[in-house]
Amino acid sequence: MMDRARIPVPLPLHPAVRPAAEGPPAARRLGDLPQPKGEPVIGNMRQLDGVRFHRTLENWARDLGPLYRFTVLNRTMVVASSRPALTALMRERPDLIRRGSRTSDMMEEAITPGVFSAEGEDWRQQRKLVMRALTPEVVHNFYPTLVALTERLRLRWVAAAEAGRRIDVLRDLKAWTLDVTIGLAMGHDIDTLQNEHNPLQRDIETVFERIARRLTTPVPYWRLFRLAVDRESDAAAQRISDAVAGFIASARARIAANPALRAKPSNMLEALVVARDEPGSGFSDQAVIGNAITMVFAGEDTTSNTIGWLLDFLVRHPECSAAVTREADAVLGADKVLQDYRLLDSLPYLDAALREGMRLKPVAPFMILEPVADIVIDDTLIPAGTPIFTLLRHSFERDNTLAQPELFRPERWLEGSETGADDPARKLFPFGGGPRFCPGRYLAMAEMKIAVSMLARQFTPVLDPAAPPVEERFTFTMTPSVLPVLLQLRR
Ligand code: HEM
Repeated sequence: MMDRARIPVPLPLHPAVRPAAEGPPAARRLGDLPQPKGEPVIGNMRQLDGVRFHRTLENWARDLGPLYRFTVLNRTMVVASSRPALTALMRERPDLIRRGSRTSDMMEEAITPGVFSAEGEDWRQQRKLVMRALTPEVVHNFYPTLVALTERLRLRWVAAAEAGRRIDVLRDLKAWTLDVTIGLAMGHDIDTLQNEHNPLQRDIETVFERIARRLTTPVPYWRLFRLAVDRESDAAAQRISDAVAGFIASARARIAANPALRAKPSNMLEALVVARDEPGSGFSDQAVIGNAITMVFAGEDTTSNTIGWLLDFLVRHPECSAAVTREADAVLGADKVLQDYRLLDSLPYLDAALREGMRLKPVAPFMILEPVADIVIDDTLIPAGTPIFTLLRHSFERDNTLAQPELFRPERWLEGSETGADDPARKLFPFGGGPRFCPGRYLAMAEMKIAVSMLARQFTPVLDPAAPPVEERFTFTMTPSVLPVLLQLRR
């Protein structure tokens, strides 16, 4: 029999991304790339307004094409948006390409390091640990808790609707995703849904806000001196770390009291602790703390804002909202919350609506990557260390095979509706791509489906006519400025 490992893998003739050391010299250099007009020394800095940062990069891409540069204080950054280049850049991690070092440094300066900011061999190890904690099996074991937390959200909304109180849907979704993530990640119910002043939630928000602000601050002053806000964020991060260390101690105590949990951990922290305690695992408690915190940061706003954006579409497209409701009624039957996780796969319309919502309003419209060595993108030499902004959303706008791509039409993702559903040009990147693809995708989809099907089963979401226009705000994720959604109880 032939040794499969020896079969040569054919390389594409013109790879979109390659190490500069392999192949002919690049035809163009960084300085040859088009650039938006800027000012002396500060370059394009003043054009890059914080919350509209992503929009500015996308608008420039429409004028300047799929590869351009901009400068801030004499530092050159590259912006890429061709789909082949983005796919290749994401695929070449972690050896040739890494996460933007500025993003990683800021995460590590603000919270205990975890898989999101790790690189190279360290990342490979941590990724294995995290994957063990986010398997469908761990999520299934956690499902009864997810049902209970969703029931709590339902009861809160029913009570508010019956009392004629206005429901702050986005706030509640955020609190609910935080409760879910802490429940799954740490095995604790902190109930931020009912308790609006939970100190742990306040601390998480403080640190989150600091990271988002630092990301769009051109000069990293906090490395030289700490302002009061930075000291506050440091203290909050320390309290979060201490709380997580306490959660780890109780996870260990639970496992010691019930060794069956080793084979069937009931939450992520137990799975992490079991993996860490295996002989020769090479993981420290610090890695468990860092990754438990990373899950909370990576899983909260991403999921709640994605649901928020979908609701914004549904209230503007009542026919789509009605289709989500019909499906939820049929699948949930007499239940108000989906009780059986196996039925999560029986909601094709909701699945398509989520996909369509994430195509138009992804919470990560771009990602910052960085070459570890000199690379060539298409025919341009990009020196090692140059930040590359990959425009994930715009890449789809630039190159897709959809009819009327500007419209919200979930039907386009249903089998047999538009031709070529498996066409690679229809592949979206809401969860990133390549080996660093979001490991929380399965959990996130489960959360979004259980929440939206519960909402549709019991409420009709309607557009709030008094709400101001919704704007995209880039904080760490892309957030709607308001959510103009009113929930009316179905009778
Ligand atoms: C709708 C919800 C979510 C969206 C849209 C989302 C999106 C993303 C994206 C775009 C990335 C970067 C991927 C890349 O570098 O290629 C990412 C990474 C990550 N996500 Fe998610 N995410 C969501 C929910 C979650 C949840 C619920 C968790 C866990 C509880 C999670 C955990 C992570 C982690 C740990 C990483 C870092 C992976 C690594 O660097 O290897 N995410 N996510």
